[in-house]
Amino acid sequence: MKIFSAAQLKKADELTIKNQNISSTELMERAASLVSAEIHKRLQNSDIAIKIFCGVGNNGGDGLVIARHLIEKGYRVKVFVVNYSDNRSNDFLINYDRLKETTNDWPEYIKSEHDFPEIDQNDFVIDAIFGIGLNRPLEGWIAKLIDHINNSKAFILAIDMPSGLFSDRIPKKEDSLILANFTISFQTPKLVFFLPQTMDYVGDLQILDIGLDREFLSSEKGKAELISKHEARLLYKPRKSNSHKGNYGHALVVGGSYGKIGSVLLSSKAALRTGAGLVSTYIPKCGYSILQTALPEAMVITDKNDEKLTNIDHKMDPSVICFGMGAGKDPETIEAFKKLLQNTHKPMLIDADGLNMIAENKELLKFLPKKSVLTPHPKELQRLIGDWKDDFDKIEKVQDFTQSHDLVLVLKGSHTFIFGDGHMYINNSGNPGMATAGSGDVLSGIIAGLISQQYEPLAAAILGVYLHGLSGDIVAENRSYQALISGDIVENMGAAFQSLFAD
Ligand SMILES: NC(=O)C1=CN([C@@H]2O[C@H](COP(=O)(O)OP(=O)(O)OC[C@H]3O[C@@H](n4cnc5c(N)ncnc54)[C@H](OP(=O)(O)O)[C@@H]3O)[C@@H](O)[C@H]2O)[C@@H](O)CC1
Ligand SMILES: [K+]
Repeated sequence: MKIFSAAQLKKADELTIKNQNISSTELMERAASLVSAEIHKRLQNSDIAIKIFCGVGNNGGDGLVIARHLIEKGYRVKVFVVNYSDNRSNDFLINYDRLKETTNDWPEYIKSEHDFPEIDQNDFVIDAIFGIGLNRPLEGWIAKLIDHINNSKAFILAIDMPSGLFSDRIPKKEDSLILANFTISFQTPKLVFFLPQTMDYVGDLQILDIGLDREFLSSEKGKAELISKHEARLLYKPRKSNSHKGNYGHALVVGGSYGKIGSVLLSSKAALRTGAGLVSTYIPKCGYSILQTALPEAMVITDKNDEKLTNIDHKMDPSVICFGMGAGKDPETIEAFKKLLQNTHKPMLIDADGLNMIAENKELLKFLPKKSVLTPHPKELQRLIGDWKDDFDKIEKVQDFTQSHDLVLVLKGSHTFIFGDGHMYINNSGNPGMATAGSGDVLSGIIAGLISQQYEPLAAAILGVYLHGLSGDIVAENRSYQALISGDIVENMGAAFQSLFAD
């Protein structure tokens, strides 16, 4: 699903009105009716007190329509108009009159702190104050009202966006914004719903298809693409019945040091479970018995050194090399890595200590084969590209970095971001249980396993990240977040592939 900016959504809005020959009031009615239907589905005529805070723009207009529908269904609704301006939108005014016709009553106006209503923690609050039209931080009594709503501890449903959250920049620490439990957003999610600095304000997220112009939605380039099952499925390449292991490539997994052989084991196993035809593992001698015993399906080559990598002399023609897990940063290992880079021309996957070696020896960057996949977590990224001001600045810096070196970059996080070919993809699978030792090693093996099967590195990164999260979700369902360990993600790759095609 594409992610659009506020300006693009406004354009989609205008085109929809023109091409579907409807009024903006009808579009608002359509969008807000879908929201009230969702609320009704969940509340099931409950007697809960619903308090709807409406701004005086179109987000407020949505709130008034939702109020009218819920009142018609018999809910106990109280509407408050947050009168931040005398400049009310046309559709706000139309729906203000319609609400009055339904209730024969005027909503309460909030014009200062004296008008703040009491909010009980058992109330159900709907935030329809500001949406994508917010263009400056909230001030004065409006900011205080937001704090008042948050402090009530009531359940908060935000319409389109939590009020106070900008669609295109990070709020300052002192800014007031709604901390929603649930956000129902129109047509496409907004980028800030997935950024580490702002995602917590959104709560659970539901996107409603309000039927905006199809032609625009499919032809317009998004700011990013959200990867869910539908998008991941499109990347999957089925296997031919008439094939042999040679068709699925040979992944060479290089890494490990004394006490860290487990990382290479996890990556190698993940590459096999993802479908690589052959996997060879290149490790220090101390890992030989461990690997051969724990993973008889892999071939093992050892360095002449017992405890670290000193010379990666593999004498093979692997389809992909996956480097760095548990490798340490010994000067001899760095030298060996440099030689490996100079002798490799196919895209590689670089993780963990491989990334740290590059961060500390930037001259290595020029030897990286084009389209290689780097898989940093935020700390590793910071070592690679330096500091950033905020999440938007980070995205810009990563785009510059990946484009200037022609790389694919997987930035791991609650929502993993994938950058490549000038585009940005946001993964929508996975869960907090996956923040556990070895989870990244498994991801490296999965992506390498896909590249070995001739997936383009960018497609391998996107699909790999999605499958990794999906497998983690399957584990968490059966085992809880706490008990999930990385080996479980590998073991459930089969279930993840099956689930990719199950609805
Ligand atoms: N696009 C679509 O497809 C559809 C959109 N729909 C809905 O419309 C919503 C967007 O509505 P909107 O454009 O009227 O903006 P909204 O967020 O209500 O803000 C209103 C005004 O507030 C002002 N303002 C800004 N910052 C401020 C501040 N700090 N303090 C005080 N005032 C401030 C600013 O006006 P200004 O003061 O700058 O003149 C701004 O114009 C969208 O989120 C969705 O809910 C659906 O109905 C149907 C389909
Ligand atoms: K809102």
